[in-house]
Amino acid sequence: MISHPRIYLSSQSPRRRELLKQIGINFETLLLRSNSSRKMDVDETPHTDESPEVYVRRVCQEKVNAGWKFLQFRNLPPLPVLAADTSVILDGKIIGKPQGREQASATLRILSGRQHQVLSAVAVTFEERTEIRLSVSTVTIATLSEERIRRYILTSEPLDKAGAYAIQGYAAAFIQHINGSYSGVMGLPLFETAELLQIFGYPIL
Ligand SMILES: Cc1cn([C@H]2C[C@H](O)[C@@H](COP(=O)(O)OP(=O)(O)OP(=O)(O)O)O2)c(=O)[nH]c1=O
Repeated sequence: MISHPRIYLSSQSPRRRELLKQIGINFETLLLRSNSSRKMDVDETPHTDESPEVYVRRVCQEKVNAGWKFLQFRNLPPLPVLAADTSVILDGKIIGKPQGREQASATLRILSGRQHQVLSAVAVTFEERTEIRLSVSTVTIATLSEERIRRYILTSEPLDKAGAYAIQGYAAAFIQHINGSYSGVMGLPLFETAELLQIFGYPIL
């Protein structure tokens, strides 16, 4: 049995925790949005004319930087910090997380019967070095009737999710096709994550 070194996961997302566990990573979660550290949180508003790719990389970079600063702020032992960001892109535009049920329904109507992209960036930082990777997936959503959208909204699953759906949840029933990374669509591309951790000397299966 290898004794695994630890890393920090700078994320609130339960999906990211689940995915890191899946590949056997020993980590501790940094909760930057806890009441005591809210000021270290990252503003996820896109800049004017920022392309989706530049946006996702920038936000991911900011999340990992905030995690690293948090370590110093709390005097925690320095270990690599990992962060990620996921965005849903339709016709070159970022579709954010829905603000309530109305917006979630509207998003699902736009995605219905079409292909869109999911961009997931992952970054690791340690001391002076940061490495970042981007995973791009194309997802096809089946044509959704109003009734199906209504029933899906009632599950509340779409509410805190980029693009108003979760591939790992009920939405799996209407995702017709995916070309890319399932874990990337879910929020943390595991191939790229393993690649980065290896670069930082973490033993990967
Ligand atoms: C498309 C899609 C998104 N999502 C989720 C993953 C992400 O958590 C979220 C995208 O928002 P993010 O801003 O990437 O992440 P987050 O705010 O949840 O967590 P943190 O910044 O603290 O790491 O949408 C799914 O769970 N399944 C999906 O199929």
